[in-house]
Amino acid sequence: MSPSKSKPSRSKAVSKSAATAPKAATRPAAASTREAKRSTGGAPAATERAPVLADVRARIDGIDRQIQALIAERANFALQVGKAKGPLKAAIDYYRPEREAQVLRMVVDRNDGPLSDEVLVRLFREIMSACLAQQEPLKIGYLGPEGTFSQQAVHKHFGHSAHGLPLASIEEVFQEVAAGNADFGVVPVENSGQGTIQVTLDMFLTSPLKICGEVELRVHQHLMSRSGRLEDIERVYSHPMSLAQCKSWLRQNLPKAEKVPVSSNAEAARRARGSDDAGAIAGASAGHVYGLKVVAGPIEDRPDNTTRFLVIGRELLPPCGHDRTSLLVFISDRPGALFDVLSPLARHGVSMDRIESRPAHTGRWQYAFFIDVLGHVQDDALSAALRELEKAAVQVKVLGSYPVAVL
Ligand SMILES: O=C(O)C(=O)C[C@]1(C(=O)O)C=C[C@@H](O)C=C1
Repeated sequence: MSPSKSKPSRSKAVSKSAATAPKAATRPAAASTREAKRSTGGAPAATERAPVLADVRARIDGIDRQIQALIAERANFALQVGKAKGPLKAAIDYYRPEREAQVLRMVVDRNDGPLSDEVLVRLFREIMSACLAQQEPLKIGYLGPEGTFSQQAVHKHFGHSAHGLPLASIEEVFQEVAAGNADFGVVPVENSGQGTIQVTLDMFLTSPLKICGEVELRVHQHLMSRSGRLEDIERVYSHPMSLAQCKSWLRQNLPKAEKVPVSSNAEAARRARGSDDAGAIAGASAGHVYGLKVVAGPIEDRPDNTTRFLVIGRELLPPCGHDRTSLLVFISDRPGALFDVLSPLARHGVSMDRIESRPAHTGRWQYAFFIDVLGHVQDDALSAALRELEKAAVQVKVLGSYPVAVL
């Protein structure tokens, strides 16, 4: 769904510390071990390796001191930014998702390895999360209990310094955010193999909430149980979507086991904890929470299995420069109505990357269209297209303009 990431103009500049690091610190450990082996006729000489190790560790200690000092300096600046924003009250007043997306894009653009973009984005996300939590941690509602993929999505998007609120259903996540008991909510909206999570889309038909972000999560399923033995399992609990994601694996490996759909993967893990002949399909983190052993995993049929989540909040966001907008468009029941709604987008060069219809709940055979386009409602092209689109539709709701997921 999201456009493929491109890094055309990667700067090749070498950072100051890397450029000035002495040979001992930059030389790969494997290379020095190989040399040691050669000079001793095969076996690495213990006496030659020890000083190199100590030397490299001393360099690492020095770098850690610098990193720590810089993180503290950054945290102080983040506090100053907080003061510059004026006398604000709650964590949500300090949170700037559009700025966070810009920071993470710069991290990706600067990255020349050896760590992957994913790893660096995770580290910087945690730094920003901790900087923001100095004021007060954000409260994020998600489909619980603890250990769900939704909780992983919360951590991926808000970092571990945010405070997660496990809730019983997607509807409850919407309610708690609308009531102000959670600052934001994280809800699943589609899976790469299984398609749309319809309850989430349907909530937007009546909810006043806005979309403030998206999170893409690679979903790895594991079969887990109390004993960790495949032969003990006669029953497998999981969310219906996870059972569907592992259908072929289950057919091949547990054809006779009963498949029991439950409300969430974490709930499946909680149930499997109760008996020796039960297993759960869930993420590994649910297994940790409920003390299960991994029987097999990853077991999803498609290796690129990814779920997209939406971040829901109460306000529209300003642009970050790399945004997506979600629209809900109600059209009349007449020939050509959908064409009339889509053609302004094409005329103004707005790129549409998703369209999905749902019964509008306003009358029989009336449909609402969920349309995702690239750009922000404040962009010239999109705002011009929207003005024309509004004339062609019965009603248009801007669900949100929000940063495209960085990774
Ligand atoms: O730049 C800001 O507005 C900040 O508050 C700083 C900072 C950061 O750590 O970079 C912290 C929290 C915001 O959500 C965005 C960015």
